[in-house]
Amino acid sequence: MTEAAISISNLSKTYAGGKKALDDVTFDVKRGEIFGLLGPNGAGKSTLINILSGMVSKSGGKASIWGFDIDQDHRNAKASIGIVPQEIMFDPFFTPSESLEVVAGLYGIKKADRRTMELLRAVHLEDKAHAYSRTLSGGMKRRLLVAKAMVHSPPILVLDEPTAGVDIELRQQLWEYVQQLNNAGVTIVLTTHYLEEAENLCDRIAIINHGKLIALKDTSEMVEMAREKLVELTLDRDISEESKVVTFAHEEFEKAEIVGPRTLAITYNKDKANAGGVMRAVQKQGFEIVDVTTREADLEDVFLNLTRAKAA
Ligand SMILES: Nc1ncnc2c1ncn2[C@@H]1O[C@H](COP(=O)(O)OP(=O)(O)OP(=O)(O)O)[C@@H](O)[C@H]1O
Repeated sequence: MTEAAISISNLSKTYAGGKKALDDVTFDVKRGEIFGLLGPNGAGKSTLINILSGMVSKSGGKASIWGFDIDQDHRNAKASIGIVPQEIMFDPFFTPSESLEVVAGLYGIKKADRRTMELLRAVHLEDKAHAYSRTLSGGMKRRLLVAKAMVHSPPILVLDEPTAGVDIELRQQLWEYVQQLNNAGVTIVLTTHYLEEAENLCDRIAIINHGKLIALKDTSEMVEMAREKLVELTLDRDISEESKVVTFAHEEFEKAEIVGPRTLAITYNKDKANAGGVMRAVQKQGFEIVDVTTREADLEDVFLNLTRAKAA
């Protein structure tokens, strides 16, 4: 199948108060992939997901889910996606088993075709099947939300910040289940603040900031962008203002910054330079180096660089 799982083109949203939450966003999510949607708070991630789920109306552009246009073929589009919302909303008087049965009823799934216990088992809530929802822990409630989103067996599962407030062990279990679903062919879209999670789980990562798509790459390429290395040198005497520009400009350096009276932070590309070369270049200017620290850039640096660069 060549058609995208989700296709978004020129999608825009301006809220009633005039806030532009999405600004001409275009991208596809491929069938079968795990796609990460990353961005700082208020970037527009939830708005995008809420448009797909039909909870927010778009101001412009188009979106289709599993080939179904969200305006023209709303029912099929909705049936093709399961959404785990960011906020936990529950009827406290239903048990997990009843909650899933109610959702199955809403989707018109016949009793014989329902998978209530199978889903509860998958999210490790089998033993809580008949407990009141209000007695579940935060992590359990979140896992129940995942089960609810999968009741109608959609080909796409969207998780909006699914691990916020979930402890490490439960997070691990949740990801194992998500991975199992993906292995079984379910396309996964997730938003997360945990870059490490995105790095480990996602095939591709999109970064949005201020409502605009600023990067979309294979995860490995995104990580490749973290080729920068940082070396911080403490020198034997104060560095004058003028020497910042004149003395430390060097073709091998991406950036040289004075971060303290005697401390110089130099960023370089691992493909073009090494720490030894950086230190020699500084020593050539007549400084003694009294201390050195180095640090590898990671996905977080890439993310910060991208979001900072476009923030201006
Ligand atoms: N109903 C609304 N009315 C007006 N403005 C809104 C509404 N919902 C969201 N916004 C604004 O739109 C922008 C995008 O919000 P959105 O919730 O989509 O971001 P987000 O990336 O999901 O952030 P977070 O990670 O904090 O959930 C923000 O500036 C937000 O304040």
